[in-house]
Amino acid sequence: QLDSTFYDNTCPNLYRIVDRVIWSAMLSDARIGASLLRLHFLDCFVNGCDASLLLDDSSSIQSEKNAGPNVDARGFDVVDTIKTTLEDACPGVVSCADILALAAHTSVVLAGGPSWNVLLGRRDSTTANQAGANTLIPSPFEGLTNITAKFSAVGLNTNDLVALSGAHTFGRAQCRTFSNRLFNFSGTGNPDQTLASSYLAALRQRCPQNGSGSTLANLDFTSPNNFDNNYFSNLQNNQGLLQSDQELFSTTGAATIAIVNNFANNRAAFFHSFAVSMTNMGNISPLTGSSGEIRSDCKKVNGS
Ligand code: HEM
Ligand SMILES: [Ca+2]
Repeated sequence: QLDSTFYDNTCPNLYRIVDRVIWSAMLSDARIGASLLRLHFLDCFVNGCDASLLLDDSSSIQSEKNAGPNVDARGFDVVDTIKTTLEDACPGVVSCADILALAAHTSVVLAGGPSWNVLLGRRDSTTANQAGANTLIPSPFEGLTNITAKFSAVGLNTNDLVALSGAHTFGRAQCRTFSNRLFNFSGTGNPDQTLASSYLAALRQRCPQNGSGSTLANLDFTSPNNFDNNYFSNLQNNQGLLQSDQELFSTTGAATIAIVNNFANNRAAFFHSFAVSMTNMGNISPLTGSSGEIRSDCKKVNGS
């Protein structure tokens, strides 16, 4: 029951405002679009797309921001800037959950990716689910079977999994999220066999043993800031960064392989599927009608 025209009368400048804030943040931070897209994903997988992710710790809230998968998420300051600008233009109208959906869309478009009709009308939660964030969000170290199950738990299928993983066409990951592949993979004493040797050498240089786990690497080394389909040709070349990326192509017999090949060969097919799957993800159990509230500060429940 979400609707792309939801704010047409109540906040006609919505898109202009969101676009302007993100565009201006990009001038000093090429990574910000990727970070904002990731926030929408981290939100939607826990209690649906309800901005539960954005609530800070308080006497009644155990923040999802402090859950393992979320501790290094970034872009919250830009979400706050969008919110305060919108509160000036159309007070009390636009939900924080919809801001995350809109920011994800604008970020993809500004990086050269597809556009789609963003469905709107979500409302904001009054609770957070830190334990849920620790268990429901896929980890880069778990196998394809587990990750597929976590997508399925929120109503997303294998096509959605491969298409949405294509978000790793831009942005960065810290060494600690993939260094398990570089030296002693799963106790073998050898690196992950599905890592191309030249790429392995480059990653070992960037993330040496005993180096800092927080050093950043590009998720797509061929075009780190562009939203394109190189992510999928990287997988074909054994140049996926995360274990969970490479498994989409390297798991024997997996249904994901044919989808990776299709997206690698056909950018339009990837863009179309990505748009469809973003809509699917954005539809995960939204609060609508009189459920939840429109927060006036994305970090706090109203009246607290
Ligand atoms: C399939 C399961 C997924 C796993 C295991 C996964 C895991 C990760 C990890 C470990 C990072 C690096 C985090 C860090 O080092 O701080 C990352 C970054 C990122 N993820 Fe995912 N992710 C998944 C799905 C998704 C989805 C569905 C989206 C969005 C549609 C997404 C968008 C991003 C983006 C854009 C970044 C870069 C963020 C930045 O540069 O700030 N990921 N992901
Ligand atoms: Ca949520």
